Amino acid sequence: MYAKPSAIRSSVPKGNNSAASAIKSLKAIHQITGQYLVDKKNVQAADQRNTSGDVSDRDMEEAFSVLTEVKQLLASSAGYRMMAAAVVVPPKPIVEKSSDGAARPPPQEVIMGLFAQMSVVSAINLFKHWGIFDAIPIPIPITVTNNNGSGSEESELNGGISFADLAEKVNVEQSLLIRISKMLTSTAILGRSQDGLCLYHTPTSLFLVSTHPMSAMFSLLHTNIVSVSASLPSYFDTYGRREPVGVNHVPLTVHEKKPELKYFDLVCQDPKRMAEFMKAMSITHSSRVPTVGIYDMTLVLSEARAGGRETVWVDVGGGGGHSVKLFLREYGGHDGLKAHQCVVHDLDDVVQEGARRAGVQEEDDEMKGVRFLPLDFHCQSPVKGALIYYLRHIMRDYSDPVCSNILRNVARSLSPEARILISEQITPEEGPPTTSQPSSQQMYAAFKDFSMLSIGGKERSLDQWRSVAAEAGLEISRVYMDPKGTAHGVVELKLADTWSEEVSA
Ligand SMILES: C[S@@+](CC[C@H](N)C(=O)[O-])C[C@H]1O[C@@H](n2cnc3c(N)ncnc32)[C@H](O)[C@@H]1O
Repeated sequence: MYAKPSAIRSSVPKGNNSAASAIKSLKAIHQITGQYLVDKKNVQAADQRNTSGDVSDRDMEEAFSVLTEVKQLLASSAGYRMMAAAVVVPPKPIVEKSSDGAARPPPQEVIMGLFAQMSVVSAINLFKHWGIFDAIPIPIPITVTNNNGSGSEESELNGGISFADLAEKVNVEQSLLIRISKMLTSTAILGRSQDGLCLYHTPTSLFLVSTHPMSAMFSLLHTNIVSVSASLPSYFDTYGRREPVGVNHVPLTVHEKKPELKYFDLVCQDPKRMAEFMKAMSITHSSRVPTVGIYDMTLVLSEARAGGRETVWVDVGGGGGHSVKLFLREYGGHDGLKAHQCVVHDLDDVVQEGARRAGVQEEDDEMKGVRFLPLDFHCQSPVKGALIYYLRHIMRDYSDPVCSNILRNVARSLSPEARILISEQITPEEGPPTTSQPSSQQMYAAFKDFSMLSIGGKERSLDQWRSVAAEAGLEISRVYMDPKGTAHGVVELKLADTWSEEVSA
């Protein structure tokens, strides 16, 4: 049974600062109107009125009058916009049974669906370009204390903006804005009010606001995958139907008409692009792609405690020092790894920026003492004498011969007890092809590999790791998989018995 609208009317708050209570009233009214519609349908279908929970026409009239009252109240406190948010229900695909009895959409749906997904990506890209995600007000969490003082409740004002205001704010024709927004409201990436007049953020779209690192990651992937995709056929027509092997003349640099440049040189040339790249990288340290908690740090910690080595941990291509920071946080402290025992190597511009940020932004001093040193790993070797040479998300940017060359350069700094750690995806060997449901895990692994193709890189299976290591005079000593079951792992390498400076030359 639902509360009577008259009872709800008496609980509608009168003050401007009671938006959350008013929202509660509005929710209750929505339940009544929802039930009313169900009842009406039942009546039309089988004349089954007067079942329990029915809402009478009079109740309904009163509900609408309360609704108007609450809406007026909320409009005056800007809270109305929250409750006007629509609940978007994504369309259900038409489903057929395949020969093995499993449910799957018909082929034409599968193919059309791919373009529908692609159109979502295009719409997001355009909205990012127009600054739409930044222009939609962000929901503000508010805490409401109960009247009886028994506690408090978190509620949210959904922000939101009318299409008319938004069109003016971002200088886009309103009808065009509405058309494109449908790609995102129909997929629940943005929310739309029931009256269709307003646009709202959802938890997903908040990740696309320009200050969020995911927004930078979106742009990076859009450039590297979507922009390049149209020129892939001509790339392979020109360069041959084989994997790119060099550091330059990769699909992205060819697409951008700077084939002689390496991908990272292209990024470094443009400070805005560089900043966005660094921001995007900060999000690659996540539960899906963990950094700490995989490698057994026992030996590292005992070396750090013993204090005999000037350098224990070297992060090769360590960017702004994100990984070192995480390791110091997890394994640092009095008895653990010290900042001054760590080195971050990267390109000159990057380490300068990393060092500046470590100096300027680390209020808790956790990175103070970390040495940021320039290195070009294609032609130089890192500092000598460390126990660990850590390469996270480096190898995947390059072809097999380039990887082996980088590893060989690192190996030249290795003592027999030292180890190289490659922290990357260890692509699971593909299982038997499925005739029914596609495997999302295999699809994700394939997507990551495909996305690296544009810059001439690739993801690797354990066999492929073994082979690039062997080419560099190294061998796998241990493999650590993420205990949480992701495809991310750490491949530990040591000098092979056969390794010698001559072999590595
Ligand atoms: C994909 S990012 C990985 C960054 C970091 N290891 C992480 O996991 O977040 C690749 C890094 O390699 C660096 N890099 C690219 N070319 C390099 C080179 N020739 N020598 C040293 N570092 C390089 C880039 O600047 C960037 O920081």
